[in-house]
Amino acid sequence: MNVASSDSATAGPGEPAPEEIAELRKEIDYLDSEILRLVRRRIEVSQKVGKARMAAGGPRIVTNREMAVLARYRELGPDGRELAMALLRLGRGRLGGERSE
Ligand SMILES: C=C(O[C@@H]1C=C(C(=O)O)C=C[C@H]1O)C(=O)O
Repeated sequence: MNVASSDSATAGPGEPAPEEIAELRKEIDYLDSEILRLVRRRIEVSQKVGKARMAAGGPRIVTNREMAVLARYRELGPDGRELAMALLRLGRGRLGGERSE
């Protein structure tokens, strides 16, 4: 049964009732806003560290740190890897020589 298109249907055992669905969707919206806030902060912090390191003559990328980030998201499987890669790319921004396409 598709809860998204049958709000008037009776919820089965263990399934959230329509009013619970509305509450759960509010929670999803809240979680997305928090995730975005945290991702924006992560970008800020990552760029700050990157700029300081490069200003001191250090490398653009620190491979062992990036490997540790990838390992952290491994529990989410291949999508976790993509998520970690996207976070690393976002942190590099223009520092990473990313093209604006
Ligand atoms: C933030 C840093 O700079 C870069 C960005 C990283 C990140 O976003 O997690 C990790 C390693 C570095 O390539 C760092 O060196 O810790």
